[in-house]
Amino acid sequence: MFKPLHSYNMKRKYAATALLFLLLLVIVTNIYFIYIVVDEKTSKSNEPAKETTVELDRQKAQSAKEHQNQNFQNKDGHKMTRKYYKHQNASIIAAQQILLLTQKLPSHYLELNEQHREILHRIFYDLTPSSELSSSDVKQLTDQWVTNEEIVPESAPLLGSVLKSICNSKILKARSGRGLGTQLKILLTLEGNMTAIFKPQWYPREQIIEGPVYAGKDRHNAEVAAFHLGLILGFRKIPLAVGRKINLHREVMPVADHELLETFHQEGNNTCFDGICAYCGPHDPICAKQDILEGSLILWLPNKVKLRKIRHPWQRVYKDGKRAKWEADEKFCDYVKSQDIRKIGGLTTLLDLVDASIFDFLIDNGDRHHFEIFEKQRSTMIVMLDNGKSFGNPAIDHIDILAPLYQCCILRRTTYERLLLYTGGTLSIALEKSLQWSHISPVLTEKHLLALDRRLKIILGAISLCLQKRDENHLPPVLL
Ligand SMILES: Nc1ncnc2c1ncn2[C@@H]1O[C@H](COP(=O)(O)OP(=O)(O)OP(=O)(O)O)[C@@H](O)[C@H]1O
Ligand SMILES: [Mn+2]
Repeated sequence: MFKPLHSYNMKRKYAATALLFLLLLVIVTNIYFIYIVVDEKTSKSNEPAKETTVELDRQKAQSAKEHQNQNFQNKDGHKMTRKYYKHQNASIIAAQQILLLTQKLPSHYLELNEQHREILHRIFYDLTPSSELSSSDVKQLTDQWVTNEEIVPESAPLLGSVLKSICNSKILKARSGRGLGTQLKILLTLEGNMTAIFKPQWYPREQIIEGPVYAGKDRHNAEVAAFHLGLILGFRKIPLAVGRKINLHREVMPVADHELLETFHQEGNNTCFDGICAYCGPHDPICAKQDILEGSLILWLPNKVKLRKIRHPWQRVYKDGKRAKWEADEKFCDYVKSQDIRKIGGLTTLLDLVDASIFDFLIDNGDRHHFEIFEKQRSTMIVMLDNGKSFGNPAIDHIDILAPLYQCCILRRTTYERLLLYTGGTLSIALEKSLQWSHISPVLTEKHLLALDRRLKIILGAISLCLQKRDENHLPPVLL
């Protein structure tokens, strides 16, 4: 018996609908996570993102509204509710769009720009030690340098001499950095009434820090590299940082206070100490090679400056499987504009946060949970303090660090122009050269240096995305 023709047609229709449904399901469940693992063999010529493979974290790009509340008590004992979001669709979609545009950058974003030579020449001139300075001169000069707009001026011919002097100055007192952040550090008083933080070396240069962007301990060399990169890019809002090898037995123990000294002990031939901090303890001492411990010295800001700590609007939630609002909501910048930022410096603060996000993306610092500004002064400048969690993994680009840039789509023209000076692979060369003066040179491995050139292209991809979006939607300009 033949079945009637319409019954066949019906079956075909059902089959086609089922197939379509299956196809849709596959597409929806294949939205990719943002970690970009780059082929470690990236060549010196630094081919654009061709070699970039995108590693997927299977997540559905679901509604940004999906969240859960968690109640907690803040430091003052007030009951607070924080919303955690399950998905990070805004970050994922933006990262995909940015990567696409990074592969199609216009030629002036890729070619070498000769104009960088002039600026670098001046910076290298400043970095060259020229005269012997007394410690009190150094203190006076570095205090004078700090204004409401910067920590080191664009022209600082004595910078190299100052850095050298900080490296050589005598340590008069050593205290635990108790109450100063969570990581192990020593607070040093140097001759000339200078104060500096000492962050010790935990890792060899080539060690890759695996895990989330904020994983691991502080990297002492990251502080030094960040300071130098700040000079090159015109972000002169970073406290002076130098590498220094310290003899614990001779230079620290005799001047350490009781509390710090009690945490010192010997492990074989090596002098070790536990320090005093949130994560410090006998389970995790830091050990010198015999008596010599490498670290970075970060010069304390002048006494006239008091810092005010403010929660970063694009702060991470530091909890597995939980996301912040900014990761879920592509319109998060509108929220920031209407809330937090107005109480500080408005647009200036937003532009500072965008600058900081560009800088942090380059150095791979995903741990800027707070930012600090000068209190009781009319300045709203964001001080780029604490760059220790940077340069962890040269093979990964955490594009979501750029969220302030691609969500607000505004950028200082001066920052844009500075970035364009270092296209064509010159950023890595510039930083490598400027770090040659460091006392702990080589400060960064070649892989970390090359990552800068790759990340610069991704920043230009993000800027391209903003320019494109603004054009399409007839919005105000990106560059301010
Ligand atoms: N150069 C400096 N001048 C003035 N204050 C400083 C300086 N460096 C650090 N501080 C103060 O000490 C605090 C802790 O320093 P830092 O952020 O480097 O430590 P941390 O252990 O990494 O902190 P966290 O665990 O919060 O990330 C800063 O928030 C700042 O208030
Ligand atoms: Mn920190």
